Amino acid sequence: MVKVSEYKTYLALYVKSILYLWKTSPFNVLILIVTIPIQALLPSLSLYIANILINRMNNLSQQLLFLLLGVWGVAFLLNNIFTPLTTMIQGKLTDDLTYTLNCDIMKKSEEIQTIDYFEDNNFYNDIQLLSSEASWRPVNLLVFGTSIISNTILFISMLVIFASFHPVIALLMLLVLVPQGLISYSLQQQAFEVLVSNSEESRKLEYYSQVLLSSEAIKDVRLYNLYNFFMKKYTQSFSSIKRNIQKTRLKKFNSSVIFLILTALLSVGSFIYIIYSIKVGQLGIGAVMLFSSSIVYAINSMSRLIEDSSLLYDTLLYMEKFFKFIALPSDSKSATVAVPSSIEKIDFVDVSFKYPTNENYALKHISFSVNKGEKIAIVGENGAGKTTLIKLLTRFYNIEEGELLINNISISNFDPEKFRENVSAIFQDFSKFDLTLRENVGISNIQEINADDQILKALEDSGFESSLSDLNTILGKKFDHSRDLSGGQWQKVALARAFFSHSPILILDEPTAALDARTEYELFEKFLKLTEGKTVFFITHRLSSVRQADKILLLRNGRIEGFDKHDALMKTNKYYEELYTMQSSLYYKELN
Ligand SMILES: Nc1ncnc2c1ncn2[C@@H]1O[C@H](COP(=O)(O)OP(=O)(O)OP(=O)(O)O)[C@@H](O)[C@H]1O
Repeated sequence: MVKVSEYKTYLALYVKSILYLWKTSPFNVLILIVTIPIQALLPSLSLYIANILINRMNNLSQQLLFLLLGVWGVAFLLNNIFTPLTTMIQGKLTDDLTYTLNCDIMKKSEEIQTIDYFEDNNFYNDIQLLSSEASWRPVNLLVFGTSIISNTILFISMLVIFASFHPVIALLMLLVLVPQGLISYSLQQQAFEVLVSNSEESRKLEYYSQVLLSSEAIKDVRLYNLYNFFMKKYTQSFSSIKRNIQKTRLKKFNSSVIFLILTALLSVGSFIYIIYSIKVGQLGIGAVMLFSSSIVYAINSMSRLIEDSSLLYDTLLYMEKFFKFIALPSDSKSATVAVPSSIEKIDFVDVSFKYPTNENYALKHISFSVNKGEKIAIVGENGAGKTTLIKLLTRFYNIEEGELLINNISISNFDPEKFRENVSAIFQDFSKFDLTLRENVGISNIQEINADDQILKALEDSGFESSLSDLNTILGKKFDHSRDLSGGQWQKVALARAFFSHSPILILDEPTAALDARTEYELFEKFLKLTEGKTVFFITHRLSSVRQADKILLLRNGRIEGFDKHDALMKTNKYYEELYTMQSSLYYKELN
């Protein structure tokens, strides 16, 4: 059962949501605030007038008759006008609200500069839920939110009419509503919890259907004949979700039946009382019409109120997640120091790091220094911590143990966004945007995205060779007339991004893996020449390429195993020598 404190919480959430709505579009909200109560009171006004007309038809003065008919006509007209008017205003408000809500979600995700939140399972579930439902939740907030207000007013006005027959009738109606409302709320809460606890299952469901329908996995699905395999998984997930939801649906149905029987008994009892009162002359004949109409209004508004408030419950839980997300602290606020205009020195001082989702340390006691303009190769076996090191340098994670100093100032003092203006990184899984060739290169220096000459030069430097010479061509497979590239061509586009960037620190995290050894060697040679004066970090598994670096940072199981020039490491570092010798026979084969 839902506790009183929870009702308070949701009432507070409702008010907070209405205020958010007000902020979105005050004028439209104002129109609703005025029209909704008036519209909700119109039925009782019409019924009241009809009651007088029936009871006093023969002894009403001409003047009063016309006045009553006039008021009834105006009420009728207003009711007809208000319905399309509120629908239109709700539509406008929904558009504005959807836009503001989506913008706020995107803005907040931009403000969270580190990416560790995105690797937290709960956070990921929440943000998936928020963004996937942001297009239709606002409609519910409005439709159910306004419906609750108008049905509450309508129901209260009907209670007043009942009370005019006998206060006990009004009281009994209330006694039917309140327990039913409470039961309905708590069932809807269970249904929502089923949905949320299913969200992992729902994501699996979506994933299985995506695998079968998207182009990424199609080759493997065909090759290994995986249709039935994924279909089975899909059906299992679907059945598990359906079972859970069905249970709560059944409970809800059962409680609705009890509610309807109670209401029917109450209505018949009240009607008997009214007929008796008319017979003994206590009530006029109009009471039959007044009661029979108002009972229909009351039942309708009562069930709408219950139904819509329980549906609003879902939306309020959504809004709760939304407000929590919006309230997350933004990293940029912690920035206190301006980023230096020239980055002269980068120092890792006894840095240890583990991912929030992994209890093992990915990096342990890392200490090394790099001066401006140095070219540093980072090498090591799979899982040694190379990419993690780069993720710390790009401030995707906050460093809790040890320090990363930039010109002797801790990196945590800088606004991550401002600091990243100094860094251009091409990761192994660099983004292949379904944008034009120009944009795919130009995004690394967005201010000069239209400098076609420089973009063409960057493409030439990266060795991009293709029949594709038009920078306006959209890459990928998503859009009409777009063209997809080979793996190697995509890597060269990514490299062109690095060439085009003006950042003083460049990072290449194995973007050359799809290139053959000779091309990679030549490319690095060219890259190092063209980036003179810039500080460069490059990760590669091909040790032949690293001979060109000023220094090699050798990592093993998250620790530094060596940091020196190639020749020195060959002489003094057994592990490096082993790795190099093991690979060199393969390189010579590939290079010659
Ligand atoms: N997002 C993550 N969450 C949890 N653990 C991670 C994450 N990324 C990497 N790790 C773990 O951290 C360790 C170092 O990974 P990292 O990606 O830095 O290695 P790497 O040297 O770049 O490997 P590779 O050569 O395969 O790219 C690994 O044990 C890996 O499992």
